[in-house]
Amino acid sequence: MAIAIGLDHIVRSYGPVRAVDDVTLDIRAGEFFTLLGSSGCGKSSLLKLIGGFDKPTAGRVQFDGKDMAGVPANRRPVNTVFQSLGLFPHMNVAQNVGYGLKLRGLSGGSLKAKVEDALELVELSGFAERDVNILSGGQRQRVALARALVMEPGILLLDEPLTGLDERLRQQMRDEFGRLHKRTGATFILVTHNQDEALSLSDRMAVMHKGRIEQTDVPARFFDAPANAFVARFVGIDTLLKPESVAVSAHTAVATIAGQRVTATFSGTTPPSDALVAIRPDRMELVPGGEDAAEIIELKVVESIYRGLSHNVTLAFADSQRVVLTTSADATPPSPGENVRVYLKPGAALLIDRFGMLPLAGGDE
Ligand SMILES: Nc1ncnc2c1ncn2[C@@H]1O[C@H](COP(=O)(O)OP(=O)(O)OP(=O)(O)O)[C@@H](O)[C@H]1O
Repeated sequence: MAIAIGLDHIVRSYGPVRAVDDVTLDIRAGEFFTLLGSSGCGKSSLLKLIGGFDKPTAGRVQFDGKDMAGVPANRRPVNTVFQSLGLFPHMNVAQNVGYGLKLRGLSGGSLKAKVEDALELVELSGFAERDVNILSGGQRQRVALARALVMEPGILLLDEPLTGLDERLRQQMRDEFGRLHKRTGATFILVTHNQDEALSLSDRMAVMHKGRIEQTDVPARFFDAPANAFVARFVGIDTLLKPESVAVSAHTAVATIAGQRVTATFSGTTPPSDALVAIRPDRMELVPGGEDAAEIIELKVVESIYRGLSHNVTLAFADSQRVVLTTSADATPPSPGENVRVYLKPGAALLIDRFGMLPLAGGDE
């Protein structure tokens, strides 16, 4: 697949703050790519550099192999939907959507037809004459999206476009983005702090932390092989255990945690030197006594919390390190103080670098 955008050692400093810190990344033509990270990690700063709303302190942004230094935002083949939508309050829906095309010199029937097509795409046909001030939050988001799509950009930049919407609308709009991406064939670049959004929409995604990209991959790889503890926690693998010792052979390691042996996989040729054992919550299950002892560990129940469709059961090793697993809401959860047996399915335990678990000075850990 052709490279739509190449980022080459990009730095953006604001005084002493390195908002973007040496980012190198290729975004492929036609893919849905997400920059995922918590507040302040630098994802919006990076998006602004791609859109041409800001200049890098160092490094190069390339579109289709061409250097974009000196090319202003309005001359780049991108359109952006910002968190603050910036709709014109004195214009109706059609005027808002058609504004950019009008600037390009379109008018009359051809302008009207394009605006109608864009409104149909976001399921707002019949809303052309409405006042934008009386629309719902979701409808306003759709107008902003139609305004960007009508320009038929090869690249669409979406900066937290679902922030501020209620849960139902978020889901509706999220699905809409997925459909629009397929229908338009454009390159979509989404900035979000919401991992569900990122996982459900992205062909590939990058997890950012303090201006740097910690991992770029297809969504499933973040669970099969998270780059480090920070990334694992960010995608929802909360069980990160400190082993007493690790014995390595080929691509498998046997970690000992509070005297119990856990077989863990690791990516790369050698395991990280300062490693933690991450345990995937979806690959653990409670088993009755008497089952085959391989890959079964014994833990003590700390608490069970009812979650509607499931119970979250917190279990502890003898050294107090904790594991959380989920059981069906239909089953009676084990009681606090009880000893239980947990089967670790293949690939449940991963040996990963402990980066992100250290208390970093001034960090957001
Ligand atoms: N114009 C600016 N002047 C000074 N510092 C800035 C400026 N813009 C961003 N920063 C700083 O750069 C860092 C990254 O900010 P950025 O807005 O890119 O983060 P973000 O991940 O998009 O966060 P959020 O999700 O909260 O928008 C932050 O520490 C922020 O305070």
